[in-house]
Amino acid sequence: MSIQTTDQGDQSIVAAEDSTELAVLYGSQTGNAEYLAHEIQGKASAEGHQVTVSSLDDWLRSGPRQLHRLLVVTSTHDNGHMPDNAAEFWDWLNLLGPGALNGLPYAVLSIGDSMYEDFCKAGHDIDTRLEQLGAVRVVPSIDCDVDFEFTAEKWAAPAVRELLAAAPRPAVAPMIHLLGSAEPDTTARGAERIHTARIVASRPLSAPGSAKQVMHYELAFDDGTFEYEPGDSIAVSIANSDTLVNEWLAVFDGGGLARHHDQPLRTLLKHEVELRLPHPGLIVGLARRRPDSAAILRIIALMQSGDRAQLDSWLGDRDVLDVLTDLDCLDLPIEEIVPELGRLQRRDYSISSSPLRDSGRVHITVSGVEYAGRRGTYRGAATDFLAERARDGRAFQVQRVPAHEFRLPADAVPIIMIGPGVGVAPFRAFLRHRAALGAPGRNWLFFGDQHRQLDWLYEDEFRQLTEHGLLTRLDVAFSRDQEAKRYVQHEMLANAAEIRSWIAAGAYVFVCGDKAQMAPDVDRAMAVILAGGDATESAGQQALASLKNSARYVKDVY
Ligand SMILES: Cc1cc2nc3c(=O)[nH]c(=O)nc-3n(C[C@H](O)[C@H](O)[C@H](O)COP(=O)(O)O)c2cc1C
Repeated sequence: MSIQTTDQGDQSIVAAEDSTELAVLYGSQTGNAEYLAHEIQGKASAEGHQVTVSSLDDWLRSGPRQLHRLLVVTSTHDNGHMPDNAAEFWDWLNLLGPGALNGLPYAVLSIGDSMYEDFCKAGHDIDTRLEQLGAVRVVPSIDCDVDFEFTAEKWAAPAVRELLAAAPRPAVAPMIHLLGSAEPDTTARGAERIHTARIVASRPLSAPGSAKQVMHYELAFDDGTFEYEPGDSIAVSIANSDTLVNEWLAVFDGGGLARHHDQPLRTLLKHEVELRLPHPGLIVGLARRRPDSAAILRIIALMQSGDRAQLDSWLGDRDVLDVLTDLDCLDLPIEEIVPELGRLQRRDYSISSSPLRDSGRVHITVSGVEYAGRRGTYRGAATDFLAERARDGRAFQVQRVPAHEFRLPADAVPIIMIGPGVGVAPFRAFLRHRAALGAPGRNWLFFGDQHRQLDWLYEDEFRQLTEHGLLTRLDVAFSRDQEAKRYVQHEMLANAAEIRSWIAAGAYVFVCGDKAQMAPDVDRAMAVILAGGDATESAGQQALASLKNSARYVKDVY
């Protein structure tokens, strides 16, 4: 997709009729900012205002729109970067010329985690850029930490009041033309090209009996080469399974003939909306349609309590259809439900191959999602999609997702890689690449999973690399093979002195995999290791921060 902006100042073309008083646009990776945005919109709408809500990128992609007043709610991810659904909006802001948003009243609510050096950076960047473009900040922007609920709520009511009281940006706007196919998934991320891929080889990596179903897939490309570097990911445009789409059509349109706007409902359900994972915005949307429903209000109260764990436990084994069923919303017309559904997102996978070693093919390492749901066994949309494409060989669209800092350093520099589970994927790429280059740098891999016999992904390959001397050290931790749980951080701590000596020799440290538990545990272990025997914990934190600031402690966690 290319973005073309024509700012014509006061002579701008007037965009289509748009009665929106306030646009609440969010950037959100895991749903927190999205939830807050829906909350803010819900409250303002209840007071009778015309308020729209969408992700920053969806707003941008939705074609020419005017912005009269803007409230941005965004999180920060990937160590200071925009959430995925704000990245194109950010690119667009940077394309605009000076004064392009003159007079636009705006406010920015940032959420983040003060444990990160780049606390709330995405929000700060957007705030600064909006100001540079001539937009007018109506209230001071706010940064909210992990306990964002209360602070955000206190800030939001007056912010919305001030925004609505401000003179709207006149009904002229820089026109935005998004050029590209109407297909839902063909929109490019940045300037990356869309490729057509097929799965040409696949094999299970976890053994029968494992709690996980990890697959190795190899992709070939119909349209020439797919250029990438180790550390990059690949975004796969997925579709919902026919089985799931048929379940929806059985409920909302027996014959499958209904249309939503101009397209058949079947197409929309298949390609555009998330049907498996319910998102907080769905509940807020349903509450708007059914303000008196006790069942919905109970879940809203759960969301407002800020207890994400409780909300997750309610959502637990429910998919979107289960949520609609359990909240008595199956009688709502499908036209009212569709706008509340999340957009079916492309799925990003770390590439586990090397462009030097695996000519023309891209390997990915995918952990399948399968669980007992309310209507039988549920599989994640991407799990189903990839398994189906591996069977039928049909083509699908993919795009490169370039890494920011997650890149191999110079050939002679030692690297320490911490990648339990499928977090090992980019490290397989690193090692294959270094092997192909004959890079002299030392390599140390920490791998972990549940059981040695069932879950040691790519065991043969890593053993071979060790025998050939490319993998200088391989340390593994299998958590459930003994009484006391043992994880990668325990292996790291057991090798503290050696890790310190590698770092003193200039080693880069990479961490990939689970963000919820593994990454914080590894952070803590690393701080202890860096602190050394007698130094204080805060000295360790400082050493870790300085390693990170020099881009020598790099994470890709999800
Ligand atoms: C991988 C990852 C990287 C993050 N990086 C940052 C960061 O650099 N700065 C920050 O303030 N918060 C960071 N956070 C914290 C998130 O911004 C925070 O969890 C926020 O509540 C997520 O909101 P969301 O669900 O809307 O994406 C990071 C979180 C994750 C998981």
